[in-house]
Amino acid sequence: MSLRQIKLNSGNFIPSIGLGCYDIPRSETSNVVYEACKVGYRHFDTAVLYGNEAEVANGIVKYLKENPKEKRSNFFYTTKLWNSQLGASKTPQAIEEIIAKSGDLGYIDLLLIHSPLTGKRSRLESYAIMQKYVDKGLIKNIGVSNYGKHHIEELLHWEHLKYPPAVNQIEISPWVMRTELANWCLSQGINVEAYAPLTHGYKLVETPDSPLAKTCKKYHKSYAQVLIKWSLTKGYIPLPKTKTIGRLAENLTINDFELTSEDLEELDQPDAYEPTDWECTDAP
Ligand SMILES: NC(=O)C1=CN([C@@H]2O[C@H](COP(=O)(O)OP(=O)(O)OC[C@H]3O[C@@H](n4cnc5c(N)ncnc54)[C@H](OP(=O)(O)O)[C@@H]3O)[C@@H](O)[C@H]2O)C=CC1
Ligand SMILES: O=C1Nc2ccccc2C1=O
Repeated sequence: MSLRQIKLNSGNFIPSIGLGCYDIPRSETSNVVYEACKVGYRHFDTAVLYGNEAEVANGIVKYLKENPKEKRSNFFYTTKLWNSQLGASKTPQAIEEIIAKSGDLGYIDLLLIHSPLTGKRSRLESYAIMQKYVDKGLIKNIGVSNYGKHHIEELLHWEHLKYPPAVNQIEISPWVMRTELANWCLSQGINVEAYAPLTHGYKLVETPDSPLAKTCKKYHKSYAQVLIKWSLTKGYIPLPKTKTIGRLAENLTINDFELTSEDLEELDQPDAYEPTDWECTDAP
């Protein structure tokens, strides 16, 4: 299974689906990531918060070592600075630790500010330092997560902006569509990564008469496959998580059907607002 590549505003490419690595137990992470590489995953999403960065990197490195014809440049490793690491006094050491944990990967493909919650000053101080690491070649792309339009505008209007955010990673599924924010990001050339595209599992339970169930039946696809396809069809980069090796391939098997505009109309829940965890796009 090969994944489409999406061009970022940095000129670099990102595989269209990433494996979400939140909540994969640390002891299982290297193996899940290694098995994911075997079935075609080339993009991995972790964070300082998840406590498994080194294990994610190790899984990729193990696969690369066993497959010398595969290039490091075809793999995409994302991690995120946690709130407590923002600000001029904390971010340099935090980034050094992040780079150390990436081990033999040698560089970070994408570093995000995990949330805007810490306020304007520390957001911009950290972004300035992230830009310096892009100049050093140790981070290839930088971006943000859980940012609302006003947070991104703050960056776009900032006099020291050198590298606009390549992505905004936000929660998106049919039950938390954020159409206006997502379309605005795309209109600014900022790609949208959809986190919790499988609703953290909450909507994966059997609901025989639901629009999701009907669409799955129509295409002989699973709930997870239709939700991942929904996200891709909207133009987003979904980050489905599974720690179950038997589900990895299923979640990439989405190239053998297309959702029509009628299907999307059925699946869309524009009036729903059901985030699975935190909400910070509206933070000051
Ligand atoms: N920037 C941010 O603030 C946030 C970022 N994220 C990112 O997004 C990723 C995905 O979000 P997350 O909350 O983990 O949840 P997801 O929406 O990806 O859902 C994961 C759940 O779906 C289950 N699942 C996966 N595939 C299948 C399948 N084929 N059939 C049945 N069940 C399945 C998983 O079970 P199992 O694992 O047991 O197989 C797990 O319970 C995170 O891992 C993280 O990388 C998420 C939240 C916030
Ligand atoms: O994946 C994540 N799950 C979360 C739950 C709460 C706060 C942040 C996150 C993540 O980044």
